[in-house]
Amino acid sequence: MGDILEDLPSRAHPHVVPLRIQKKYNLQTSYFYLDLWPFSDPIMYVFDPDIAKQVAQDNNTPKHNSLHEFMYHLSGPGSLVALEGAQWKKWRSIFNPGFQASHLMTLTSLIVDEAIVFVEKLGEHAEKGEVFRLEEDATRLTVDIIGKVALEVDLGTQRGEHEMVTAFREQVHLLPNEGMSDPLKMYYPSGIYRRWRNMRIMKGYIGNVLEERFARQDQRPNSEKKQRKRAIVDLAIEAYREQSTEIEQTKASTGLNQEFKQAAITQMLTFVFAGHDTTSTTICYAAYELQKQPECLARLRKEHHDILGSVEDTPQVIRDQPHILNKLEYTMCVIRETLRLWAPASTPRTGYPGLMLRDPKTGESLPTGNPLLLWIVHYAQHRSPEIWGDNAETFDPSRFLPENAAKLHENAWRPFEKGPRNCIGQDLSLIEARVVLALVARRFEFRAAYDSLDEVKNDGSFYAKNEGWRKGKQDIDGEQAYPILLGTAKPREGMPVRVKKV
Ligand code: HEM
Repeated sequence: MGDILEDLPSRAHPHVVPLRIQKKYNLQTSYFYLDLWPFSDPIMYVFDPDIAKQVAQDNNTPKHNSLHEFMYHLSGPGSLVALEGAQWKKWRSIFNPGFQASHLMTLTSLIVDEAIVFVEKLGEHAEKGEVFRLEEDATRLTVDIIGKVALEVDLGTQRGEHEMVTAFREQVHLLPNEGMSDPLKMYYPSGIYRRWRNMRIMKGYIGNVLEERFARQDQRPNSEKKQRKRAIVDLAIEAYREQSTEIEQTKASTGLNQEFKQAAITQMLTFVFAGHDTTSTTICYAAYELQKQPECLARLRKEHHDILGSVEDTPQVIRDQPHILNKLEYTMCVIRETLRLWAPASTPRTGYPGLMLRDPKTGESLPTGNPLLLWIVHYAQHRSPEIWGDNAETFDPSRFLPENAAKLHENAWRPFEKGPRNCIGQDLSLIEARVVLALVARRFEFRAAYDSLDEVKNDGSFYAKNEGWRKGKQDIDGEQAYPILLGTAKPREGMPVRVKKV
């Protein structure tokens, strides 16, 4: 283990580890156990599609404790990501309607509006010829989109700062993102105070928005309610009312029901977290891979030209016919391939006594239990040569074209996880990614600028403030844009790039 860690940059995301262990010890299975006592629970790494199915689809095993603790600091207790049983079912069903693809399509023009601001900012960077961190701009874009579609608020972080978002982003950095290197981090008094203060700001802001929204919703005539675009929270309020008992309804008649309010604050903060950095990472890595593969970029541009028309008309075409996004077949392949190679999330589960998994090749029974980190590692599964062939590490969107996709194992590609606990926001992120690619790909050329990191060392970002992150080994097998652990898996140093107008 020591040799493997020594060979990796200190900030590398731990999900890069299992394939390296498999290779080093020439393991014949795509799962194995690792006991790191006393540093963590025993781990069972899973990157075999059949065993992943047993864990997430057939048995829907509980989430690992680390996730409860992590989400507690970002959203308070009861996050949809970490809830279990009846409580999870209740809140998932309340928020499901707002995340249906058919509903999200009605909100596409809001996404286009924010993507246009993103395009304008890229244009400004291009004019200045400067190096900038793409992840910073993409994060602000995706945060503003969540604000619009989930709460119908203009957070405006693409062009300024927002107190709630600043608090939120600092909160992510105050969590233990360094693995085992600083086990005392959570106990520093200054950190405890900052986390308490940030949580107060975050909950206070979302609580006020909900109160306002609830009051306004009641005052609107029914005809108006039907016509307007409805934020995800509006559909949740409606679903909650339909599910509530008469007693709860009476309690709620004098204002926003407190149970709903507290849970909705928690879920909204969950959506801000889960919804922004995974999607922004996907946008960054798509740009990164396309600059390395000119023939993929050319094919993508051609599809946009053929289906969406001119660059100038594209925003209005998407606003008028949001379903046109469903015709962008190759664009979807590019996004799928990006999510394959650069899966930003994964699934930390646990087992329970009596739950045995089964090796699909040998039929051997594999014990689980609790404590155990039963970890389906998407990054490892998505890069396994056994599943994806000898070119597993190559960016090749055509593997997802219908004629090729039919040959893929049905449980191999799982960036949003599968089964009942799959990602509620997957359709939203796929709409966002398609809109952004449609508006950006024909306008700009990106160039990764890892060799010019000095130019962004004073940009005020969290990355710039952490000089230690730039010390020591800075690549994995020559790859400079390797993923680091920062809430989820993010491109190192926020992916420094230059852009040029086409
Ligand atoms: C590229 C983008 C995204 C990726 C790769 C992704 C990935 C995932 C994964 C792997 C899970 C399962 C986690 C687990 O089992 O512990 C998950 C769950 C979840 N995601 Fe996403 N996600 C993305 C975007 C979003 C967006 C846009 C939202 C919301 C606005 C969102 C909200 C959630 C929530 C609430 C859950 C928990 C669902 C449940 O347990 O019922 N995600 N996501």
